[in-house]
Amino acid sequence: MDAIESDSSIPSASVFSISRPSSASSIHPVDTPKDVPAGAPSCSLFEVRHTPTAGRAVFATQDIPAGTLVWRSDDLTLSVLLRDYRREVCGQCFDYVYGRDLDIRDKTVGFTFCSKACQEKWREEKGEIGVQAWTAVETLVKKRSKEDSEMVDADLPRPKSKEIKQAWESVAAQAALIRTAREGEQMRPLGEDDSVPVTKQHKKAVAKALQEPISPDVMSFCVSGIVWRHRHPEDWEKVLALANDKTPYHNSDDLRAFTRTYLHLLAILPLPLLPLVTAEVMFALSSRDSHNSFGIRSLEDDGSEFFGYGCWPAASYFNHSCAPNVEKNREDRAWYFKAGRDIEKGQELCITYLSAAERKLSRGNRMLRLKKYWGFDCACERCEAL
Ligand SMILES: C[S@@+](CC[C@H](N)C(=O)[O-])C[C@H]1O[C@@H](n2cnc3c(N)ncnc32)[C@H](O)[C@@H]1O
Repeated sequence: MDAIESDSSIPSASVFSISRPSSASSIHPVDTPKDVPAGAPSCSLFEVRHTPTAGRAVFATQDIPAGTLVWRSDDLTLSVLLRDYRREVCGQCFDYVYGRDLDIRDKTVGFTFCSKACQEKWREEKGEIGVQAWTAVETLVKKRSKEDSEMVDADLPRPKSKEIKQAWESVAAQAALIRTAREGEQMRPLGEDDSVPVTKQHKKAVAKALQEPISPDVMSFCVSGIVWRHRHPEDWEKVLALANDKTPYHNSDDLRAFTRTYLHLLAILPLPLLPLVTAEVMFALSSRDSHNSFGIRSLEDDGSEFFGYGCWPAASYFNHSCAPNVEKNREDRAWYFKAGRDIEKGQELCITYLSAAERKLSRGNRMLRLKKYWGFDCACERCEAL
């Protein structure tokens, strides 16, 4: 089987909005990391430091007046637009006009765009291999009805590391057969062909994988990450540097959706991407996405429509508080972080990981959500004050 990271855990697409500020003014002693992590935000207004209980966090290095723009993140890595919103939300800038279908439909790749410019930009960013990859996915998804429900029951238990490891090991032999079958497609000069001969067994492994139920949104998550990594190999360490969730799958069905998707992608993606289609890469994407992705929501109605999610590494260093001192707002593909009130030198800069609706919940319910989806006990000033 493909080896899994030694700390082993695999992926789960986060379908929950980000935001969860920690205590707005930290009373904890903090240490400035000796090495600033790759991809961490850097600015004269703040610095990233370690905290005793909340990992790394962002602290003001000077007084910051209310309204100051403290950070802008346009470092989007992978992103997922749920299939249900693909006709209404621009694949490039995430523009959305109250549910109206957008004009430019690119059927080969399964995205719509608000303008020709966005369509061109999208294709340019994905590159030729990326466009081929999305075309292959769209062809497979269209051929099949959506057999898998992607709505996961959040009350089922999250698979632990052992179950995750076993699940990935259980598909390793089939993955190896599919890889060999695909590598057999490669043309090599006579005399230099040392590839393993492709037999019926290899072909059967491909056919069997393609008969398995598909999970289109899980597939989008994986393809988005793999294509991004292919295009930006030098930025991979920015993703690896993010907080790591070792048990990122919502439940056993979610885990199985990822292992099946792994086999699907081995069977259909363009050959140059196959070296990146590994259990390690698939797991790394999920384990970093899980506690770091931001929800991509409508800009009106308090963000009531949830279109998908994406990972902006630099933005992921801000901790959560239920009484945040930094407001985050999305414009197209970038997040803007603005001081919501005057912030004193030394205070922690916090955003909220809760959606507008979740912010209105009682302390107990907010804490439950943060624990369940973000894995921590909130001790922010709003929660502590009660
Ligand atoms: C988006 S990351 C924030 C950066 C993270 N602290 C790091 O070291 O990379 C979210 C994770 O940070 C931690 N975190 C964020 N806010 C927190 C808080 N108020 N209290 C405790 N942990 C918090 C949790 O582990 C959470 O899953």
